[in-house]
Amino acid sequence: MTGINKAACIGGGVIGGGWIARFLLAGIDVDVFDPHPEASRIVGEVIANAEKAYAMLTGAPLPPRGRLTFCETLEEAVAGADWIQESVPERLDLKRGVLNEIDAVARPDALIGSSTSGLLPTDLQRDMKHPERLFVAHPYNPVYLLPLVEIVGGEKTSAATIKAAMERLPPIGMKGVHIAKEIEAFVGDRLLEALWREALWLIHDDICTVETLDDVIRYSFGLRWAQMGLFQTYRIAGGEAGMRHFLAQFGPCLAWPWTKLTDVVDLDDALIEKIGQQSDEQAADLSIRELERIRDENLVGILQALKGGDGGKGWGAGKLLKDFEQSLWAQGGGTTTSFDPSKPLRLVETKVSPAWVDYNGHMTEHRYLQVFGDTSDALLRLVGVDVAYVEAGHSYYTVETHIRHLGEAKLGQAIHSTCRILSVNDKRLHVFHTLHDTATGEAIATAEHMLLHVDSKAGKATPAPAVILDKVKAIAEAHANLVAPEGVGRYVGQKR
Ligand SMILES: NC(=O)C1=CN([C@@H]2O[C@H](COP(=O)(O)OP(=O)(O)OC[C@H]3O[C@@H](n4cnc5c(N)ncnc54)[C@H](O)[C@@H]3O)[C@@H](O)[C@H]2O)C=CC1
Ligand SMILES: C[N+](C)(C)CC(=O)CC(=O)[O-]
Repeated sequence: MTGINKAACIGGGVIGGGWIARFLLAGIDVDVFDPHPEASRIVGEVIANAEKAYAMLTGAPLPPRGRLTFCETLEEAVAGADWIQESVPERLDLKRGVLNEIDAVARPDALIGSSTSGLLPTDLQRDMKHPERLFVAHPYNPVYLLPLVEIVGGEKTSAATIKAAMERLPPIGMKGVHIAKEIEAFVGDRLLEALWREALWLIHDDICTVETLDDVIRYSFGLRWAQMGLFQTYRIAGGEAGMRHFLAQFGPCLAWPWTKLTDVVDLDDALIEKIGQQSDEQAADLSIRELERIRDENLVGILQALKGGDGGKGWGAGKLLKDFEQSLWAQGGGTTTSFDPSKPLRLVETKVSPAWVDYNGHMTEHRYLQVFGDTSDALLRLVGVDVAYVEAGHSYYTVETHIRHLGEAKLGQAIHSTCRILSVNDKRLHVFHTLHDTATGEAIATAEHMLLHVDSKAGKATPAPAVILDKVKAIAEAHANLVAPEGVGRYVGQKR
């Protein structure tokens, strides 16, 4: 499904570990070579972070996790791999050596990506026997959550390699951007370096502390950048006349200039100590692992917000997430699972995401409806109401809902839902869902819904076809033998 059956990761540090997690969670087997004595622990911690983040990021059915193997040699790891990702330290001689080794043992049609942050692919591929399959695939940390990969070819990289690399990224939830000309540091790190240089001067010259500088970014343009980048943001800042007016008004300022960008700050011991101390104060007692957790939760929240952007169509990285989820549903969601008729159907497994928690410190009201809605969707897919069925013009719409809140769901808590079909006829489908704490099995909430089968083009109820109805009825008949769920038919204000 992803076009990658087996990936090899050479180097399993911060970035290699992120690639490994990205591949594994997309269902791809990964063979790793990293001589570091603690490589498997380090990679294991990155995978654990990634799994926590994905559990909060999406309710879509992820494929079964790929198989992870640590290999004794590079040759063993690379054997049979379709995509080989090099993520060793940023030194040209080291990378060249490793890439030449990969080149000697890789399958002839394998794609070889380098995670380099700034080295030229032409320099990396210089001594390779098959340089046409080498390209830069520059990701962003954490690779398992940030979707961008800059794809850069060298003088000897073939167009077919670039095309194949670009095509393999969306199925693993990533977005490739092809950088037209190779240049040191590509696009992203050029921009980051400009900001970084200026930031170091501001600290050096005591204009502000590292904390103030970070606040300036995260309370203002950092929020804008995540959703519209630079040019589209400035287009809006030009008012109704847009970009041309913006350039006319602020273009001349570039000559003043407001920057020390072309000077390189001397990172002497005093400056390193000053930044180190201010950074320690800023972090207070938070460890790197705690900061990673906070970062991941925030990124999940931002991605989810963007998924609802542009009136629910999704925007930027959120649109990418939405499309990725659609493909996951199409692959995994439509499969008919066998079910035990003596029990309610167990349909949605998830964890309480940071974006779901309110000021009371627990899952907020409308997220209950979201999970119950996902439960109805999972039931519908089980009986054949899948993406193709809906696109062909029919669906079920929910027309009535009653939710009861019986307990609390806290941040990160594992929860799952079960479904009972109470009754069904050719148009109506009456269901009762329960949300459980997965650790204890206790009910946290229940929801009773009435759904109608509709002709979505005509916008009115219509009988469901036998191909759907027969499946629903089979489940309903099995569920009729169960004891009626507690709370069925309740209404607000009813005496208990
Ligand atoms: N850290 C970051 O924010 C980013 C780094 N990158 C790039 O990713 C690459 C890796 O950087 P990091 O993961 O940060 O470094 P790192 O130091 O965390 O990891 C490098 C890993 O490579 C392993 N290694 C060293 N020699 C090796 C060899 N001969 N064969 C196999 N493994 C070997 C090391 O044991 C280590 O685990 C660099 O090219 C860097 O520029 C790209 C994007 C972001
Ligand atoms: C610092 N860095 C140059 C290694 C950063 C990157 O390459 C990308 C990122 O994740 O910021």
